[in-house]
Amino acid sequence: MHKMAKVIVDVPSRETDRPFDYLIPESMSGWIEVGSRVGVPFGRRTVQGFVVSLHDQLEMDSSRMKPIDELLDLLPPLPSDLVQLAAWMSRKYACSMISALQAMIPSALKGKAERYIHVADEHQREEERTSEGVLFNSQALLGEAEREIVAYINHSGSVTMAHLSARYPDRIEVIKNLLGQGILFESQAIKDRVRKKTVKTVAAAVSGEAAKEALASFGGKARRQREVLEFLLEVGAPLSMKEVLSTLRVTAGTVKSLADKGYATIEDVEVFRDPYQDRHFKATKPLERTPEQEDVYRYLTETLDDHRHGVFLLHGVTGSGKTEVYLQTIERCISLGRQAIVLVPEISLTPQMVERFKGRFGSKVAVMHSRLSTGERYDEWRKIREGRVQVAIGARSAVFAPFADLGLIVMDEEHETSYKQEETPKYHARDVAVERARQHGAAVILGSATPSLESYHAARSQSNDHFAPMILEMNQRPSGSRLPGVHIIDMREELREGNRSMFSRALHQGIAQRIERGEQTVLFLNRRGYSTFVMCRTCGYVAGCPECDISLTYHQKSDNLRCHYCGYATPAPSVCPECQSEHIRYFGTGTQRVEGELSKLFPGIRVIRMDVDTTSEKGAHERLLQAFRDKKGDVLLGTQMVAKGLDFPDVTLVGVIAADTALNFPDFRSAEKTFQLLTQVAGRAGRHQLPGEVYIQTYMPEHYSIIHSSRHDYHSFVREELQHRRTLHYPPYSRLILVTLSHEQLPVLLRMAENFASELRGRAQRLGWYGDLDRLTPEALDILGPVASPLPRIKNRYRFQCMVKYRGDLDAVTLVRETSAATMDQLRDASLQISIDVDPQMLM
Ligand SMILES: Nc1ncnc2c1ncn2[C@@H]1O[C@H](COP(=O)(O)OP(=O)(O)OP(=O)(O)O)[C@@H](O)[C@H]1O
Ligand SMILES: [Zn+2]
Ligand SMILES: [Zn+2]
Repeated sequence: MHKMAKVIVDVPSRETDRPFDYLIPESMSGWIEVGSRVGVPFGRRTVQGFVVSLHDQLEMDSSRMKPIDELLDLLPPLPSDLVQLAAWMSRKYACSMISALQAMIPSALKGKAERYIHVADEHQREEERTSEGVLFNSQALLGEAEREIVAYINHSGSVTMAHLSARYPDRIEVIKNLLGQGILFESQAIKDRVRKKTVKTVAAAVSGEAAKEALASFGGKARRQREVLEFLLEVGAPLSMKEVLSTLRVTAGTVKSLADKGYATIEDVEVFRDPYQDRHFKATKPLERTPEQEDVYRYLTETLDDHRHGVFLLHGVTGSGKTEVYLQTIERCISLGRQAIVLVPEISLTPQMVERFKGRFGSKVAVMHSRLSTGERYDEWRKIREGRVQVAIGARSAVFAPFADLGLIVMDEEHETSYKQEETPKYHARDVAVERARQHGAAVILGSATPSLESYHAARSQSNDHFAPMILEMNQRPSGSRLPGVHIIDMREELREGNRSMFSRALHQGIAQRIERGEQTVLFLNRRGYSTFVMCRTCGYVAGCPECDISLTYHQKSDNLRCHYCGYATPAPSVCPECQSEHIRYFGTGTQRVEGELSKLFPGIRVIRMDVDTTSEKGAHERLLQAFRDKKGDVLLGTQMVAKGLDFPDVTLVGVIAADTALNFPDFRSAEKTFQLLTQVAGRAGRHQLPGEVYIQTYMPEHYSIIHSSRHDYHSFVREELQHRRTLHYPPYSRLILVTLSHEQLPVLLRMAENFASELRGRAQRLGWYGDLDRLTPEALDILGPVASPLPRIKNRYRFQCMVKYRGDLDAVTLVRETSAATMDQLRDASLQISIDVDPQMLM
């Protein structure tokens, strides 16, 4: 018998980031498990928590311990392997246990304490004893208003304070009075944000002889009840109340009378909200594998069949049939009685993608993405937890899908930076996927046409401490179509020849040709570097956020300026606030400018524009793509959104307006990102019968990322890029930890940041770790900074950062975590915040 549980409580602070001990009441002892969600008293509140371990022995005197208040679910929301995974995340990413646990459950289960009102026991008993409408012995002292309230609560069992005050808005004083006298009392309990959805069902409660007797017993007056019973007997299965009422045109009262006589039962049955219930997915069958696919498939299924843990890096050129391999491997996994998770970047979780999985696996698939309502997401999650589906497809957080016997995790486009969560817990879904697969003895497929340097290097050198995948390659397209021809266009040359347009002559001609032939063009604009600020052409004033040191972005739809970091918004000015000049220009979003230019150059051209502005409405993304597929557009123009996963037969031209905008970004990964993006975009052309062409416009035509991507030459790019990384000691030749300190006052922050950095250096020195990465030792650690962050002020808080760069088997995360805790303890400044980002993707 378990007597005590250790519970992680939902109180986000450094001091509470440890398990607390609670007694397990006898009534719960058979039900509580590791991973159970409970309501526990904490200080003077009731808070939600998760059980992380169970114990038969008490560690202290039971009189000093409090019991668990309530058990919130019959089936624990977290299987115990996820609780272990949370502990792993907390160590690896220096995050609190509660933040890791919360990341694993749907937001519907982030319950908050609610105040409930009850009638005190002794007053309830009094009612039972007399049962003549006399409520309790002290009733003589109560007025009618009081009696009514007490009777109401007694009738409902308990009600929330919010409910009560809404029902009796003018009797708050009366309620307070009853509470003061102890006739009513208050308790707290956790209330979920979303309820399970139920429908009322009706079924016959009699059969055989009893049914005949029942039918005979109805006189002429109860003719309707008789009809209902006949109908229920005929169907022989529970029906929804709605259906009974509409088919027989009877009232709910009729059905209820039937139930009151004991001839029928009415029940609330749980149902699942299904976001795809109105959609029909055309069923597909596995395609016959190409020889390349066959090789890959064999490796994968051997691992699956042996129930082994294995990580595979599937490097396949665009259109080489990676998705088909995923589908067939998943099928094998399911046939072995295990489950599979498919991770895709949020941006490519398009209806097309969902269709491919639903088409193959039908109702075995749960889909989890951010455009679902909280209730829908909760229900998709429950299908997974209750074992009703075998496949989960979703963005980053789907890596936590609570399957019992996970056999396979697929991560498509594994190089995508969106797999790293930028908020706490700052985890990378790739590392979490590998760890989960290790727990389950499962296989992992990391798929990409342009694998990240981290994964590729780990596979080649087999030196990564966390994972060392096996590389599987696919270089052919099953359709037999060739990779498109890519032309690099030097925009400096265009300018020299007198072309000031944003379109080169070649791209211009290419678009004209496609319009003529009735083929389609995809135009891609890298949004990074094209942000839309407002500038005064007279004095050079740029509108900036008053709280964050960055320029505001113009939004045409709402005609206002917004800060992308803090949400600050202000109407767009018509005159310059500095010099009163009217020459203040809004540079519309990059895509809007291109659209304008296109219609000037090609009168009558049909442009479908896809960017943040045109896809913010629900379903807009889907509508635009469908319109393009139906050939209602000559050109699909967009940002990152058009780069991924799209497959249109008539697209024969892809144009990249400015390839190098990302190259100027102060980020050591900018060459890698540019290469990946160009390769992805180019992969959209000529995927079917018609051959494709790609034009890449650039001001840096000699840059290696552009040259190699134009030749579809991943390996040469990687070779060159790895050399740079090695020289500068960047990942994968080192690991990084970014520590950001923020505070409202700049001078205070400066002092604290210095303080932190020197404490960190001192500790590293004492461990003998600190030094220069240029020294040829297998282990080394260096600390850069503190310096002002690239975004030096956000939401009125100043920001300074330190970068820890290290290699070898050092536990630098613990070092940073302990130093940060020590600094907080020592400085005791409520305004100071220290955030730790392990393996950062964004260096802002
Ligand atoms: N074995 C096969 N036989 C015939 N056609 C195939 C086969 N495998 C895949 N295809 C087809 O080839 C095309 C590309 O396949 P798929 O989308 O799976 O490639 P991918 O590598 O995932 O592409 P991307 O890199 O663009 O995501 C699709 O139209 C698909 O139906
Ligand atoms: Zn001005
Ligand atoms: Zn701001």
